[in-house]
Amino acid sequence: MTLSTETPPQRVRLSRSQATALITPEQIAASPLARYRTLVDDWDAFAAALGRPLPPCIWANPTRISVAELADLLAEQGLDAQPVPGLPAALRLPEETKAGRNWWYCAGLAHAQEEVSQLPAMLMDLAPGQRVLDLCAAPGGKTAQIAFALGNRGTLVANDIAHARIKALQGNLDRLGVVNVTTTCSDGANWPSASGQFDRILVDAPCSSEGTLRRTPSLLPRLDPDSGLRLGPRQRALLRKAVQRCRPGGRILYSTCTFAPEENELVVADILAEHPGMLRLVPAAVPGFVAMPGVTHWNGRELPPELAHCLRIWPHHRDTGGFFMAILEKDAGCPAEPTPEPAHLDDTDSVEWLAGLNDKYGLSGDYWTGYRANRQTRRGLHLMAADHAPPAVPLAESSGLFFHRTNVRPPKPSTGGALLFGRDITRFGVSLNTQQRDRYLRRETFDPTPEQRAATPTGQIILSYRGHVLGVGVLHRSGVIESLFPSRWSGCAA
Ligand SMILES: C[S@@+](CC[C@H](N)C(=O)[O-])C[C@H]1O[C@@H](n2cnc3c(N)ncnc32)[C@H](O)[C@@H]1O
Repeated sequence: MTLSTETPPQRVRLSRSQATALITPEQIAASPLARYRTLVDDWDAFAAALGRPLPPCIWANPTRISVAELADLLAEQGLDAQPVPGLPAALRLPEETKAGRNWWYCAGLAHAQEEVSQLPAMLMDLAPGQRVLDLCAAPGGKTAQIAFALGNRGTLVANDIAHARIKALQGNLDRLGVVNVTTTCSDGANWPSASGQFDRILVDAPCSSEGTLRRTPSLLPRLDPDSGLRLGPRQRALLRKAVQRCRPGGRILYSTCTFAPEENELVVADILAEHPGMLRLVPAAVPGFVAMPGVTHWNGRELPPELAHCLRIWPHHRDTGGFFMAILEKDAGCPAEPTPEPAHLDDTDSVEWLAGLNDKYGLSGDYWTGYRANRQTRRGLHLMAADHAPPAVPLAESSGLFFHRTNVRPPKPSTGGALLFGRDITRFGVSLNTQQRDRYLRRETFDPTPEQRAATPTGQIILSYRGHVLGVGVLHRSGVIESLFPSRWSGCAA
């Protein structure tokens, strides 16, 4: 793709109310985005698309429900969910839908993620058995997709520099039942070599986020034509580290949600130039998705023609956000490092606790085959895939899913734990009706029906709705059911 130099950047001034309202083509034309006029094939369509709200999109959790079943369930609820060409697990929802406020979201049947954000995991050529690093992972939509592409087995390390964002990431992984992820909190640019090499690395880099304007119109007045100067060094440092930690023959996916060539092709071109003969750009394409090649000339700088192998998604082509991706492959002849010894995990008392859960909830004796339980905190046990091997460095925030709280009487499965094994219990399970479901998710106390009361012993119970587990509660001797649904998840009430 050949481009000429751009028009001089300008700052647009909008009041707060103007900024949160829908963006007009005139505002786009007066913003720093005007410098992309020479890149965009249809400027009017581009500017008009940025003024429309982004259609919400979800993907079905493959460990809990098929896309067709999820679409049927949404249809019964009056939601017209449409398949998305090119994204087999995705459903596009009607405009005003707040996915996270629905019971099926709390039950971990789906995850909300922009269509374009679902592409990196698809392009990473993932397969079970690979050791994978997600260097800038929070809040974890792509981490969860990668985890499932690996079969919820093996080792995926999800890192982010922001501790609070890792908490959000962990919440998403727990809700979805992901057991093959270790989270770490460190500067990805200084990621330690002692962690070993990885078959696949995702660098979903911090960027100026211009491509998310449809979701966050208030960004417009803050767009900065010099974002590349500010963010470029960090983006290069992260990508450089990924090259160092990639296994020979392995792949790195670099992605951003910005249009700025300074944060996209220019970063990739510099990293290619720094590693002569070591990296090749793999042509990127998504069947069923309209995308444009990477730019090869920008602002007077000519880039190697192979930069066209990158992929640019413009919002007006498929009514999406904007996105950029580049796939880098490391030469198979580069020196390989042995995989380091994994971290030591304490599983001394896990067998007794798992047996206790089997007894209480009537799970089969071999139920936990394929899992490994261990103690990472005094609060209780984590559960991970049996072959999950977290690196010893950097220090993990958490490995697997916190699933059983053992420092309370009686011990209590976490909501994430209940969501994981609750569908297989044969005792202490209660199936709720619609009113009870909503009261449970609002953390209210409610009465069981006479049939539920007669069929269930008092004590801790696992509650479900239409065969899908919602979480843990207590049936008290007084006859009421107390909700133990976590307060931080309670926005899910239908
Ligand atoms: C585009 S977001 C990642 C989105 C995420 N991959 C997802 O799909 O949910 C970029 C992330 O990079 C993180 N970040 C910024 N600088 C970083 C650094 N030096 N090392 C690691 N993470 C960093 C930010 O905290 C932010 O969460």
